[in-house]
Amino acid sequence: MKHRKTEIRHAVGTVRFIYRFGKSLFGLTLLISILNAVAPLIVILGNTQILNQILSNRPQSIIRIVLYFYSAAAMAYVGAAILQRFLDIASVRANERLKTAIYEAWEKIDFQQLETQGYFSKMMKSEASFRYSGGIPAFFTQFQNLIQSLVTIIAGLGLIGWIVMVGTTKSSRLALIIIMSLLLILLGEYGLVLIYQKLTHTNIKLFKYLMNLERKMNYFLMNIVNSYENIKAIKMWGLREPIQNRYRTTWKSEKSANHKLIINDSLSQIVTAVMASFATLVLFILVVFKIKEGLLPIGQLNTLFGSVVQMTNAVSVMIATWQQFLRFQNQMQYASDILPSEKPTATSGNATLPLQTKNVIEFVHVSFAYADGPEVLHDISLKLDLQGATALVGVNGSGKSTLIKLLLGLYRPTKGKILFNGQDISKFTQADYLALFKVVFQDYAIFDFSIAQNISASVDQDQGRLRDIMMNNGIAEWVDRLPNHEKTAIGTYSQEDFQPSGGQRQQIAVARAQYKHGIYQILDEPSAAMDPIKELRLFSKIKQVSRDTPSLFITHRIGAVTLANKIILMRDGQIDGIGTKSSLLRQSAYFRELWHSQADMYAFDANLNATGE
Ligand SMILES: Nc1ncnc2c1ncn2[C@@H]1O[C@H](COP(=O)(O)OP(=O)(O)OP(=O)(O)O)[C@@H](O)[C@H]1O
Repeated sequence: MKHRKTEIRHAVGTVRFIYRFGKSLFGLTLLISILNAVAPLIVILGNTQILNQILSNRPQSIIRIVLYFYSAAAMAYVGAAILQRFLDIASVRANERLKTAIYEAWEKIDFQQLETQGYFSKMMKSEASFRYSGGIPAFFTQFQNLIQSLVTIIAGLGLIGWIVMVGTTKSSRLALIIIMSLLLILLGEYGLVLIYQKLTHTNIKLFKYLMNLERKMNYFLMNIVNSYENIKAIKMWGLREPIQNRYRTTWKSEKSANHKLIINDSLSQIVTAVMASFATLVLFILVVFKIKEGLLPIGQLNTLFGSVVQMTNAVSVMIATWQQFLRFQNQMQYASDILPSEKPTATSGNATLPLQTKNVIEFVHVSFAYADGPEVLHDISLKLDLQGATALVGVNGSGKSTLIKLLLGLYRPTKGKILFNGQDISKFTQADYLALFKVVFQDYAIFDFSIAQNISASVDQDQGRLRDIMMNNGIAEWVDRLPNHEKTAIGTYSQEDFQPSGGQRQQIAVARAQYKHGIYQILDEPSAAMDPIKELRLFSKIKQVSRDTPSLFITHRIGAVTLANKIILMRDGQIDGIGTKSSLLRQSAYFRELWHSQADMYAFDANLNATGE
């Protein structure tokens, strides 16, 4: 019973969820279902009347009966068919709304939640579930089946109840037989319902399991089959076997779970058929007995059989649909999990940005840990005047990128606060605050847009600004040699389009940051993929640009810090020192170690040349 209550609660939840996307469709479905359910019962009643007239030798009233009953049924059928077309069109439209909402959910999610709360995996699940479930049209087919079956069962029960009850008051023997028959039906049906419930329960479990497998398969599809880059890597490294190995088990499990599901579905249908046959048999004996006693006209046998046939169908449709409905609910759970996701973001207020000629960002005792992870930044207090060029250095994993993500308001500090010109950054809207920064992340992304769109991050471009930036960054040199120049499409999904080299991609990412209007430029290892000439040109450019647009850059090329007015040295999630190159070389043994490690490499190279090795 508790189980059934949960099922009903979930079903109500699904109805409420779908209601958000197609309110008017529910009324329409209700109307169609009632018309469809009632029409065949009208025909049955009409047939019974005709039979009774024939059997009692009164053929003259047959035409009148045909006229009344059949035209009423025809009107119901035609009405339902017309409304059905509207429902079909409207449910496809509602489905588009839901699909768009699922695809656009990522726009509303906070960066921190996206990265740390399994949100991506939920999005993948919801996308897979949406496709697997058949969406809103499938929901309304199921909903219609359920309502139609329910109305048929109620109306059928009414008719059967009437046939069963006729004459009960006239004979106590008959009343007793009826009570006994009903008890027998109840008892038999109860046993069958128990078996049926067990099957349903197993099916739901199987279905959840299948959903998980489906998600894995979806990941496979998105990351391997749909990614040209990955397919290239798989071929290059001969990774076919480990990949197939990994997914073969999933394929096999999916196949066997699907088999079990089909067998269980068939067993459920058999149980339903036995339920219906058993009830029909008992009722048939009862009605024949009544006809023999002269309590019912013989034509009522037609009503009994007609109603029972309709009801049997309705019960089996209802039971099968209920299972589908629960599965649908299960699938939509993922979508409904990600859709109402407008939770507060790291910078969620609406205060006006207190912009000044010289801006300052201050970290006040800031610590940070990724979700369920250890603390990676410890009690950082740092005043960052947004002026000139600042370098952020430290070994891998010392917390440089994390510090930048906090500075940008993409993550909330676990302790402490970050101030922009004295105001807590959580008071600003994320969009306003982020608009201040021109950022190149380490894992910059290049999309399958044109080069111009990749740089401007927009459909349209300011052509003058775009050309200047391409010239200043050495992009024009190779773009002008392409047949469509900056309009050339970049191929991330299609190998027919242009494939930029690693260094060219990084140039585009840097140009994207420069194209954006903002007050502070942040570059996380902007030259990692560039050749020495491009790298030198980039760092001189950063120095030059920093006069107007101050910059913060992370680099492992320790020589590049000579360009910076200020160097921030990070070590194990803490600030180890702040100063100029010469002050840090004097004060920090750790900085000296970093500096000399790279200088020694050049010396090593010089030694090799000298010895001719
Ligand atoms: N999304 C994440 N979830 C959990 N831990 C993370 C995440 N990103 C980084 N870390 C951890 O935080 C610590 C600092 O990483 P961070 O990327 O800030 O270092 P970094 O100094 O920028 O390193 P690198 O020079 O290699 O880019 C590392 O221990 C890293 O494993």
